[in-house]
Amino acid sequence: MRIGCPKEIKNHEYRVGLTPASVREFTTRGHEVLVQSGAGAAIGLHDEHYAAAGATLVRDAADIFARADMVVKVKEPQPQECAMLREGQILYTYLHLAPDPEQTAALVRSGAVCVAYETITGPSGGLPLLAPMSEVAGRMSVQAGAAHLELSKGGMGVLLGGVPGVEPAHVLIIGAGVVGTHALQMAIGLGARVTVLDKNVDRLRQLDLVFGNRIKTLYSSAQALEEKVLESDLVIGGVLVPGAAAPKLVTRPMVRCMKKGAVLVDVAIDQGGCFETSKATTHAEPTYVVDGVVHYCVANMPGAVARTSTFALNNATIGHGLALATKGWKQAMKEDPHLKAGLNVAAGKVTYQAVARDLGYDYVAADSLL
Ligand SMILES: NC(=O)C1=CN([C@@H]2O[C@H](COP(=O)(O)OP(=O)(O)OC[C@H]3O[C@@H](n4cnc5c(N)ncnc54)[C@H](O)[C@@H]3O)[C@@H](O)[C@H]2O)C=CC1
Ligand SMILES: CC(=O)C(=O)O
Ligand SMILES: [Mg+2]
Repeated sequence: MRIGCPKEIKNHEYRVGLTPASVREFTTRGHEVLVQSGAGAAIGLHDEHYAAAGATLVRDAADIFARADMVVKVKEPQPQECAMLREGQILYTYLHLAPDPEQTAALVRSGAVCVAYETITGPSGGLPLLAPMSEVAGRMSVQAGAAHLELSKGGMGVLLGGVPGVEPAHVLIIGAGVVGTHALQMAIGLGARVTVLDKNVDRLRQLDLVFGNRIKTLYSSAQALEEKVLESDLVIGGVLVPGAAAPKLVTRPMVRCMKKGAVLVDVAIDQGGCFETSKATTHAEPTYVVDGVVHYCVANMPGAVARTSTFALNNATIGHGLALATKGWKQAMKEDPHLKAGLNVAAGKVTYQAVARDLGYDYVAADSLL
């Protein structure tokens, strides 16, 4: 198969879909790999490294989209990329379709086979191609929150860990999954007082066993949320209903009653966000203020630490990428239900139930296309 890896074009996105090591995995199995010149340059992955791994360097993204049987990316295709997709071509990347009707319509129109990293499941549960980026974003959420609590960034001027004789900040983490767990590790490491909320009491039990009384865990009822949001200095949103638009758990009236200069970090923004007042921002302009509360809603947080993120992502994506290239998408998905769970759009149909429901498409089961 001919695999193509274009340079990412989203704002301040320096990750790359394939590392030279991943290219080598494809080329040693007889596949051809096209990489856009300069795709990894910002993170020290240079054209000569790709050439040494057996890739052909190509100047324009348009050439890659025109020639590749499978396009491997990081972020959801931007409008000019959607326009270059064609019928039957495999797109293997993050998609986050539920909050993005324009992208979904473009992918449906394209007739391409669109496999979303974030809905591929794992044999022991979870979402193994989302997990590494959630680890990165969870850890970053505390760094971003701590920085924006500084007065010069619009925050209330509070140090997360306090100092001897002055109490530490209150951090509330909504969602005790991968983002939540990595956020809480950083927050307790910095000495903050941390409360974690989830609907899944088993997750809270597991965290309690590991972290004991260094954290408080709470069942995520509307009442608990409201009480905790009001006393918090930093609130981190890391909830997920796989593939679906995020539930709006923190309402505008709650935000209005929060402390002035408090900070919200909505990591779940790529699925539409879990604060009613959230709208996606970019690394160039990461925050805005509503009712005196700083909102950080960057939809590609791991792009800021693109070198770490690219290696972590490739570790998780290479296995299924090789299966798609070697077996073709239909056979690979017939053999592996976890990979099949990644199929969101194919042949002009929406094949992921939560996306079809949230955006009003007829749902067509992936099985009927294999
Ligand atoms: N902004 C960015 O750059 C990035 C965003 N993300 C996003 O972060 C979000 C979280 O991802 P993960 O931690 O990997 O998911 P996860 O599936 O590991 O954890 C999500 C948690 O949310 C909980 N949850 C669901 N509904 C809830 C509710 N009503 N109240 C409280 N908890 C609830 C679930 O029980 C689960 O424990 C996803 O939307 C993901 O796409 C991930 C990486 C980067
Ligand atoms: C998961 C995601 O949206 C990201 O890594 O950018
Ligand atoms: Mg999007």
